[in-house]
Amino acid sequence: MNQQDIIFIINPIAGGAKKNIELLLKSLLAQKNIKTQFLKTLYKKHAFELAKEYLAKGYTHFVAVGGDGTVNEVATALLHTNAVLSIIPVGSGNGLARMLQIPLEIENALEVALTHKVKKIDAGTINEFPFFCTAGIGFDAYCAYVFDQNSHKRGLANYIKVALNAYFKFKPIEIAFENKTKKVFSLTIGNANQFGNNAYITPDAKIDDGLLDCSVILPHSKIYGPVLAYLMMSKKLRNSKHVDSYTGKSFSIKIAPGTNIHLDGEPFKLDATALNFNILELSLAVTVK
Ligand SMILES: Nc1ncnc2c1ncn2[C@@H]1O[C@H](COP(=O)(O)OP(=O)(O)OP(=O)(O)O)[C@@H](O)[C@H]1O
Repeated sequence: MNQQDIIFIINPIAGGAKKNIELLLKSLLAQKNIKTQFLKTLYKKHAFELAKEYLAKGYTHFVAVGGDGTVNEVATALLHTNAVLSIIPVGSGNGLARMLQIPLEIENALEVALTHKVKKIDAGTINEFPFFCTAGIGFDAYCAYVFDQNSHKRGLANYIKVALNAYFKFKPIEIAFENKTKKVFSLTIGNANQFGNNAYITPDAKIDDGLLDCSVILPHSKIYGPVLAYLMMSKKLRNSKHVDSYTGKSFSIKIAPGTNIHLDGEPFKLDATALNFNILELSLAVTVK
C-alpha cells in the first residue's frame, strides 16, 4: 500500500464529527510527513462519487471519516478493487469500526489507518445494493427514517430518543421470509454483529466467514422491550423466545410496496418488493490493528 497518497473523505454532518476534525487530522499527520488530500462531502452519496472519482485517478487508499453511512458509500465504490479502506469512526453508531475493533479515539484510529495491516472482509447485498454492517426492515428501518428526518440532530443521544419514541408507535409488518408469510417486528441481516453502539443484533456474525446472519424479532408485548434491549447489548439476543435466528449465504424476502428498508442504518427504498440478500465474499480490503 502506498502511504504517499491517502484520500480522506470527511462527512461533516456525521454524528460525532467535530467542527475542527480536518484541522485535527492535519495536525496529527503533520509530524508524519505523509501526503494526503482532504475532501468534504456536501450531500448524500457524495462520498461514493468522490471515491469513484479518485479511484479512477489511480488512488488506492481511502479513509472514510464518518459513520456507517459514509463508510457504506466509500466502501461501495472500492468493492472488488485493489484499493484499501480505512475508517476514522466519527458517526453516531460506528458499527463496522467497532466490529473491526478500530479505536474510537481519532488519534488511535489514524494510527490504524496508517498501518500496513490489511484484511479482506465480506459485504452483503440487497439486490444489487451493498451493505457492510447490517441491513433490514421493520423497526430498525423505521428508526433510520425518523433519525434521518432530524439529520441536523444526529449522535447517540438523539438516536436513543428516536428509538424510544418509535418503539411505542411502531406496528409489526407482514413479510414473506423464504416464501413463508410471517409477521415481524424487525428483520435484520448482519454482515457484522452489531448496528453500532455495541447493540449486537446478530451477535454471532463474523465479517469474513462468507455467511450472513439473520435475526428476526417477532411481535411481542412492549413489556419485553427492556429485556430484549438488555439481551441485545449483552450479545444474548438469540436466547430470547421472541427472536428467530438464521445463518446462510442468501435470504429471500418479499415486502409490501413502499416498505421502509435500511442499509447500514441509512433509510433506503426500492421499487421492487422482492429482496434478495446475498454475500460478496472477501470483496473489500480494510486496514486493521
Ligand atoms: N454535507 C452533507 N449534508 C447532508 N448529508 C450528508 C452530507 N455529507 C454526507 N451526508 C449523509 O449523512 C448521512 C449520515 O452519515 P453517517 O452515517 O456517516 O453518520 P451517522 O449517521 O451519524 O453515523 P452512523 O451511521 O455510524 O450511525 C449519510 O447518509 C451521508 O450520505
